[in-house]
Amino acid sequence: MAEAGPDVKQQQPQQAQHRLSTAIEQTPQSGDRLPGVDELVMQRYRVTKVIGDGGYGTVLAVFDENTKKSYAIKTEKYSRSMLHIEVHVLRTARDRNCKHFAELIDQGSVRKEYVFVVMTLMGRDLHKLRNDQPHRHFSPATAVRVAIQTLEALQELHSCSWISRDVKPGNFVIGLAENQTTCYLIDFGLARRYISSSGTIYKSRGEVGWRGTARYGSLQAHMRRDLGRKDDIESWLYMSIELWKGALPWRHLVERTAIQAMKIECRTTKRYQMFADCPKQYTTMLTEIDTWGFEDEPKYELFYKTLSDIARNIGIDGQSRYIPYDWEDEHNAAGNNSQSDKAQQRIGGGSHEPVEEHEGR
Ligand SMILES: Nc1ncnc2c1ncn2[C@@H]1O[C@H](COP(=O)(O)OP(=O)(O)OP(=O)(O)O)[C@@H](O)[C@H]1O
Repeated sequence: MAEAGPDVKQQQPQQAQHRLSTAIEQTPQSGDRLPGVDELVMQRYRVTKVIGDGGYGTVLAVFDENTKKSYAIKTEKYSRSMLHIEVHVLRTARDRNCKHFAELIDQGSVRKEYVFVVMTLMGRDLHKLRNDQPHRHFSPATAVRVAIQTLEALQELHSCSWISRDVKPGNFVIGLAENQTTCYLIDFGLARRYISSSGTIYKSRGEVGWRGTARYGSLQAHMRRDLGRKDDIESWLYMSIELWKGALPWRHLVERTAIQAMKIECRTTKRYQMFADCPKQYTTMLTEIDTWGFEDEPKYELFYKTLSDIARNIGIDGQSRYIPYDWEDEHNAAGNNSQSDKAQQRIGGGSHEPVEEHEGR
């Protein structure tokens, strides 16, 4: 962790003093590892579910026996952890009153074994929610509002001096209960500052290697070049098109070079295929993004206007009747994959699409 030393250090918990780090500090094991579930049960937090089990770490839903509140705990092995970035981003987002981020509750590390962050427990991610839909895409009314909210989340991240470099549906989650119509940006494992503390935008470092997830990567990412705010927005557009129509033309491709070639074709000969079944404004947004340079500030306001035009065209702007999001009225339990699993079974035990994993740590 950037601000936690090799031993456990509490970082000014925002709520009650948590005893998790004290509890796990006493564990006798040593070496780079993830904590056992029962270690987290020891004192205050009872693990209720393993939400995510990725290559670098684990996300757990826990119940705080003292406050009777649920939280998410993300843990990563010490040596490969990027959770210090997560802490920086969440702290800055909190200071700036950003609305599309989880609240940072607690964080720390245990010797050189593992690090952890305690944060707001959220609901399912947009990838799972899309897979739950009968045709694996959102209704226009949901897709356009999700596009607006996810763009707001990225604008907020950029206003905090960070870029994501891994914009994809799996990195946006919805809230629980009364927050289930708000989208939150999670996972800052590949995030990077694009601006110095004195306000100078860093120059492109040229070729730096692959960062991100192939399906949503920008053309710059495919060229293994340094990424800026525009690349987050290009990835956002690919994601928004997929959420609207259910698929991107390169969904079955695995090889990064083949995906790159298809993304280039989709700007020329296959442009019609790319933008069929989604609003014509999406093609103009891609044209606009392609004019931006590495250091340029994205034209967020122009895109909000474009998205509100789309919303008006489909009759959800200035509406007198509230249209629910596609997932509203469903049982929205945190980490509840049952709907998603059912949808996967319905289409034959899997999505038939390559699993999307990010790279570039
Ligand atoms: N605060 C949270 N509340 C509920 N679920 C969460 C929360 N944070 C993460 N998750 C879930 O855990 C999964 C993994 O989280 P995250 O993307 O942050 O970790 P990761 O190890 O970087 O995963 P990946 O390698 O798949 O990107 C997410 O898809 C999300 O469903």
